[in-house]
Amino acid sequence: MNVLTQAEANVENGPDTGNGVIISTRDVNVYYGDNHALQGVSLDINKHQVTSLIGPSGCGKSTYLRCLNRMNDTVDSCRVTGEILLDGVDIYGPSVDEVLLRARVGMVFQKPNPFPKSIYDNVAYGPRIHGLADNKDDLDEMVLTSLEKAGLIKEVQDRLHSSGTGLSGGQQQRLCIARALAVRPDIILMDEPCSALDPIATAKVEELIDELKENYTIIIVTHSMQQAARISQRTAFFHLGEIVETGDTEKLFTSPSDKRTQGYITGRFG
Ligand SMILES: Nc1ncnc2c1ncn2[C@@H]1O[C@H](COP(=O)(O)OP(=O)(O)OP(=O)(O)O)[C@@H](O)[C@H]1O
Repeated sequence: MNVLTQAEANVENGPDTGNGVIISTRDVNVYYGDNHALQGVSLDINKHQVTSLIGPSGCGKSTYLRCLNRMNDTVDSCRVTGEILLDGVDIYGPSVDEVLLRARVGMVFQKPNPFPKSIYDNVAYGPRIHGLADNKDDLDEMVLTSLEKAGLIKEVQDRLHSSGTGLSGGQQQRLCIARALAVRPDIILMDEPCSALDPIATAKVEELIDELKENYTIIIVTHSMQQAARISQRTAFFHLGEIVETGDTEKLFTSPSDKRTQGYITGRFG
């Protein structure tokens, strides 16, 4: 099944609830002009787990994340080589529609970025542009379900038609998560989603991530090793554009195999 028909199937059936590898990347290289930012990265991402990407600033974590839904295509100087398979289909293949790919592989950014629209319209945006709702009742249901899944419904049910930008930072970030969920993704990419949030809002987003992994695959870039340890089952440590070590999160933090990982997690560099 190709990426498009799988995305269509998900619209009908919801995300796959099986286990195993959902994304397989092999020998991925990314260049921004002459800057060889990612060098021969190979990594498998397991379904319905949280995978953390950690490493010092500039090591390529966000670059890797942005390869997974072809966000790097929007950067003129950027060139990607290697193989990135989503359920066995090359996402850089000629038949892949990037818009459908980005619905299936949603993204949440560092800074909450709701549209300057109502809470309702923020969440309804994706279903509207993808033509997912048959009528107004359908759309209402999608909006409410997504807000519920994002743990926001109780806080906003009385003000669905107020502006999304009027919410607190943590609420805005959960609104952005609801917006991503509304187009029924399988995978959610999160690029430091808590770095602009206070500890209470961070705890809520972390709880949410833990719940979401039942139905979604989550890949998160984080600078917080405590956060990686709290929420992820697998962790990949990046350094100078390469993956140094990947493994079970607990093992990676308690007995890393590589001395560079050891140095980073004990705060000796980074
Ligand atoms: N849009 C871009 N144009 C040119 N170079 C870029 C671009 N984005 C990233 N780079 C370069 O690619 C390399 C990796 O950057 P990237 O943002 O992926 O690292 P990171 O590990 O996510 O860093 P941080 O933790 O600071 O966010 C860096 O040398 C960076 O300058």
